[in-house]
Amino acid sequence: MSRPAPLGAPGEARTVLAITPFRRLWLSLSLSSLGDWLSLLALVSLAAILTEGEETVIQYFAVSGVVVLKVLPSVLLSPIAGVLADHVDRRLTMVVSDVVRGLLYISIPVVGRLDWLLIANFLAECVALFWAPAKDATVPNLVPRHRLEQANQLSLLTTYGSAPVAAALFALLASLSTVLGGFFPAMRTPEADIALYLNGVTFFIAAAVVWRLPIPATRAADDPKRPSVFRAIWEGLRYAGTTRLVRGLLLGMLGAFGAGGAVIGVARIYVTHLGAGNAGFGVLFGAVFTGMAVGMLLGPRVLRDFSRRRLFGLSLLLAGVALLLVGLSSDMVLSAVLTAVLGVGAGIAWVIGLTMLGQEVDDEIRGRTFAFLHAVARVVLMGSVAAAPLIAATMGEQTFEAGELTYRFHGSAGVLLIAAGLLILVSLVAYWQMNEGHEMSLLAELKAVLGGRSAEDDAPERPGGLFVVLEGGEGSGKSTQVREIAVWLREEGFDVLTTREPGATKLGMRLRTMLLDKAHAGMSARTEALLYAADRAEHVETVIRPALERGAIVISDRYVDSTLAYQGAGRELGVDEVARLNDWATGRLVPDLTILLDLPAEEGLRRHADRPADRLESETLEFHERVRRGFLELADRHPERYLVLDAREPQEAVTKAIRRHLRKMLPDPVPDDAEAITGMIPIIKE
Ligand SMILES: Nc1ncnc2c1ncn2[C@@H]1O[C@H](COP(=O)(O)OP(=O)(O)OP(=O)(O)O)[C@@H](O)[C@H]1O
Ligand SMILES: Cc1cn([C@H]2C[C@H](O)[C@@H](COP(=O)(O)O)O2)c(=O)[nH]c1=O
Repeated sequence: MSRPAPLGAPGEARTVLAITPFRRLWLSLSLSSLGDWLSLLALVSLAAILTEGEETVIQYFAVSGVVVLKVLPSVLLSPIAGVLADHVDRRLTMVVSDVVRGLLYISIPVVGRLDWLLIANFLAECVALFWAPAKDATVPNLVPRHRLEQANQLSLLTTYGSAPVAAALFALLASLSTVLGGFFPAMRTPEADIALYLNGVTFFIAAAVVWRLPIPATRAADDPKRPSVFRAIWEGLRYAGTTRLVRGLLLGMLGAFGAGGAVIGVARIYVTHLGAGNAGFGVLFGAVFTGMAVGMLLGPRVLRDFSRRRLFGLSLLLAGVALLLVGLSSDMVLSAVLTAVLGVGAGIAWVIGLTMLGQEVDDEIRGRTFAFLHAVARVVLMGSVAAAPLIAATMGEQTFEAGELTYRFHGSAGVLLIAAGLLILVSLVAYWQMNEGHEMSLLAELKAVLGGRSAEDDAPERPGGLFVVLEGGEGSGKSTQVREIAVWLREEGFDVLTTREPGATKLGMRLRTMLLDKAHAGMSARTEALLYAADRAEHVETVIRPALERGAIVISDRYVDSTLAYQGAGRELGVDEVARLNDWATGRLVPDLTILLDLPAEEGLRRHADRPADRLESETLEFHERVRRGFLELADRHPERYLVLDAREPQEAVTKAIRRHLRKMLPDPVPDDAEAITGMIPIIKE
């Protein structure tokens, strides 16, 4: 197979869209999103028409009311929807949801009454709650783990990118109905009606597309011992609350929603205060979505070697600071630019947050976790959309004078400042939650990422094969898992080569003896790094590359990341320097998948207590702990190729987790689309 494209590599969107099932899901998502935005605009327009002639504040509350009504169903139903996503056939859930939503939206102009408009809108949102977690939980089933971030980027791009398209379409419909109405009075149909019909049709098309998707059956549904619905919800909530990483992610994403809601609630009043009307409102609307699209596409690409955990908190901070400046600005152009920057920060955080959740949360409870996010996000959004105009109205307008200077402060700007303060606070807490114990300082990492080229840049394309590496500290179970996985893959009919470092070649055997012999206790750290690199150069040249070239699956017990952890972090030679040496030694051959078996150093050393320790094993516990942290940091920097497993789990459970993950990278089972997948991973089956 071709080596996984580094994030942001040219053509990456094409690559993930080459996976036919994902491409179809993406198409259906795009249509549904376009329909959602169209319906929002249509309903907001109707609300404005119905309150025409009333006071401005009442008009704004009517518009906020539509948004509140749209998010209200999630308060009660979202967690249940998530459990269904995990227990009921996801394809069926999505198809039924799309058809019902289509019918509901079409019924609004057919019935033509305000009360039905409100009821149908509410019911459509209830149904949408079942669709969203089913879709989110399906994406990781359709694309390999290392393509998940790209897939999420594309999904988010259409979710938010369809907003300006819907706005343009709505404006076009409005002009068309005015022109046609001039000639044929019977065609003076309000544009909102046409938009709602169109919306219904987009949902029907989306249902037809999803119906043909080869989505794997939901395993939990087959499990006779599956927990009750309420227990499952409780587990989802508990998981969200107890894992540091997930807690940080959810907190950050919800903080962004809260701030976003406040902005929606006061934006229209705010632009009036700046002297701009509907046009200014449109500019801010466009700026935030354009910024988000840029952030989602370019953020992870520009900083592709930067720790995702750090990037998440920092991009939220950027959004918070930009919002703070918007609140202080009294110039429309400056506000639009700052709003775009705000969008960039929010876009980066959102794509990283969704991707990390998809990677960190187990398939069985992924639906519940996403549903939890959707539920709380909607509640937070609803709360802040509703509260923001109230707070703004309470603050009123104040004028501050200092000598010649006059500063006019408006309640809407005050709300933006409060929202910015909260967002900055949330970003700092999320950063702290997700980044405890980093080996490398933030400044050093920024310098390395912005200043130098990454180890994976410009790597020559490697034809065929799949390169899998098992990494971890002493006694973590690497050799055991290499054996187990090789047996399974051979039984499946694959051409498999198992190998290890150091010592897989004739020359390497001698180097291994030199390296591990306790007689060489005083060996210099640089000599040690060079000897491991020499063993690796021989290994790659004579064993790994030839096997990959013939299309085999190569499973290696240790590779480059061992030297980065042992010599780079353990011996403190510096990860980047050791990486440069190994780039040269290997010709930049990077594994497709690195499985890190993570284990407390003490426990790993205890597992080997019955055999004499070699030179490296005899190192201090602090050394082995540095090695462990070094591995974890590497996994954090390269989430696209890492699978981190808890090696304290029973051996069979670890094997099962590896098999489950590898299964997704292999061609079977996607019968209809095998050619699309094998186009990416042409592993030769004998
Ligand atoms: N998940 C597990 N739980 C408990 N013991 C395990 C587990 N996996 C492997 N072991 C045992 O731990 C010991 C070390 O396993 P193994 O040799 O596979 O580790 P390793 O990572 O290759 O070690 P090293 O790199 O130090 O040679 C063996 O006795 C093995 O049976
Ligand atoms: C590849 C590699 C290995 N090491 C260390 C890690 C272990 O202590 C030994 C290898 O022995 P094992 O059979 O895997 O236990 O060498 C290292 O320090 N640097 C490396 O690059």
